Amino acid sequence: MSLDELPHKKLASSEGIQFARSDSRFRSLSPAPIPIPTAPSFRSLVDPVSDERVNHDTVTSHESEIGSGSISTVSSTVSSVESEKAAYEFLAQTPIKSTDAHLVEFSEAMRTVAKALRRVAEGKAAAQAEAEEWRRKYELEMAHKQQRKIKGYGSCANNELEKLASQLTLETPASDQAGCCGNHGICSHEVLQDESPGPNPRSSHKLVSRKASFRLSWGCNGDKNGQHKHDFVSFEKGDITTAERSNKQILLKWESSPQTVLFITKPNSNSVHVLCAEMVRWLKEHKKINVVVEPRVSKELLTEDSYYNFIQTWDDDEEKKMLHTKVDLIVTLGGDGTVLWAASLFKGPVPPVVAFSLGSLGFMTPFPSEQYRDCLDNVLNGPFSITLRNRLQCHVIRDAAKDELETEEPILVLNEVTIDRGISSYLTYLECYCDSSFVTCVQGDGLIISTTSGSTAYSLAAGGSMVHPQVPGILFTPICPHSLSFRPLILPEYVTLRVQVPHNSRGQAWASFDGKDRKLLSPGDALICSISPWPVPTACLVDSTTDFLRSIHEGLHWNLRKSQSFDGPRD
Ligand SMILES: NC(=O)c1ccc[n+]([C@@H]2O[C@H](COP(=O)([O-])OP(=O)(O)OC[C@H]3O[C@@H](n4cnc5c(N)ncnc54)[C@H](O)[C@@H]3O)[C@@H](O)[C@H]2O)c1
Ligand SMILES: Nc1ncnc2c1ncn2[C@@H]1O[C@H](COP(=O)(O)OP(=O)(O)OP(=O)(O)O)[C@@H](O)[C@H]1O
Repeated sequence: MSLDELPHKKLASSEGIQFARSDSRFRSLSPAPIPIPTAPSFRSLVDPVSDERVNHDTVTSHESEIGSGSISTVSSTVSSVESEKAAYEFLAQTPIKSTDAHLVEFSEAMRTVAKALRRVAEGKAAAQAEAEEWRRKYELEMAHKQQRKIKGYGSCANNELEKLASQLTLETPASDQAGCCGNHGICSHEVLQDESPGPNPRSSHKLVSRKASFRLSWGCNGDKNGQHKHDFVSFEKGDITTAERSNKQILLKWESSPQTVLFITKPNSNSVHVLCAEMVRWLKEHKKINVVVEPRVSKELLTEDSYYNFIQTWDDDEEKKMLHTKVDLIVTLGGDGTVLWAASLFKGPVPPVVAFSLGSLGFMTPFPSEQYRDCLDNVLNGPFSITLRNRLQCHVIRDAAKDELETEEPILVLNEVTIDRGISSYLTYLECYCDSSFVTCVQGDGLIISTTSGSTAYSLAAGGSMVHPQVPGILFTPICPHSLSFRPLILPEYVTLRVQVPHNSRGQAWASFDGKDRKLLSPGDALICSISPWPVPTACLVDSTTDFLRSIHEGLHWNLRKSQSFDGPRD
């Protein structure tokens, strides 16, 4: 039998090469005699015609063995050793080495091509997002210009422009808010009406339309003297000094009496329902306040007693959108989830929130429900401290969206937006940019982009720091990152963050907003977040800092430890 007729001779592919080699190693480790010598398979590795370097002696000895058909331990071992030697000699020769080298070169080239393709895809996504942001900036600028023009003609509103202004995220409202109510502080007419989103305020049969005005001023160390805010940085005489801190206590003082209170209550709770009915009655009888409740609560109260005929509610989304133009104060009865729910009803400005605690933790609910009369008295008379809680405005931009019109409505969150892997078993793979700078790639269970108010919620559970709610910042907290060095970050409040699911991500990701409204993010989709110009003003029981510290002590039992005993040495 000639070598070329042997069964393995056609194994000339790279797969064949690997198979033949491992076959040889396996054989050399085997203690038992091998009935059919495998050396011919090595022979088959090279072209029998062109290769001149084959060891013919070795091959001949195998040929004779096969020809005799005898299986002798000695002869097979000897021939095996010889054939193995031949094989190793053979392997050391250049054709195989060069085949290996070519394969390595080829796979490296493929990797380079894949990298280049990915960079192109990323570049395209980044350019799209950047173009999108510039367009927004341009439109915001135009909107402000138009608004200024319109105000000059004595009109306060313009539907389209207001809608635009409410959707744009990249800039905070103009700081020169000296207007109808004087030159200092912030006037509610401007915050709550002039820049309101949606259509013009219009009268509604269901809801009262007059709104109380108030003024915000910056207090000093809790001193309620109405001291005004000065420039944060002064350049006098060429020296840079920080003249005033930005996060002074903020006081709210009514300029006319509040008339309308909106109640937002936790559902499915009898104690909340009973308290709500009692508070509504008290406000009506003792304070002559108009009360607005959610449609569900309206039904419940009316079913119970026709006495509650005076309460108002809304019928449709259009009326709901106009709530901020009618409501002076929001009262929430429940836990933190109820405050989040109340905030989510307002896509633009939010009236001050007085949160009564009827939940288990109550980080944002400082008012004790048992003392509601005193608490409401104080708030309705004013002045009272508020915490201005920033919200994040989040836009989902789909890869398939051809232009801005196809992007989805922005979502405002008070706590955080979470991007996680949902039910996917793959690591989330997220590319993160801050303005136009690359931040990092998240590989892990996900990422939390949190406000400072949300710093004590999910972000805290994922290892983020607790931050006072009036610190102007955005928290960037990974969830179970698969990297030892991925520590949480806190970024300044003026940045815009973009989280992109890259095209080469193995799986999809899910975004959820204050723990609700999950949205699927497919490869190529992006989420853009920046601080919204519409914060949630929450009334403080004492002041912002005292309330925050009380919450971390009483709610989270922060750093609670038994004190060490000190009984002193014996005299
Ligand atoms: N592992 C976690 O800690 C985890 C997981 C998912 C969601 N959450 C949080 O739950 C929030 C939704 O709240 P919910 O009441 O609708 O859901 P829920 O009923 O599941 O309550 C979540 C818990 O988080 C607390 N909480 C909410 N906001 C807080 C805040 N700003 N500071 C401190 N604690 C806060 C609530 O008091 C409640 O005890 C999400 O925004 C998210 O922050 C936390
Ligand atoms: N007015 C509302 N309508 C619909 N859902 C609401 C409303 N208020 C609260 N919720 C939801 O009810 C759930 C529970 O509310 P909340 O967190 O206030 O109560 P809790 O769980 O008793 O308080 P805590 O979280 O402090 O224990 C939350 O998921 C919240 O989103």
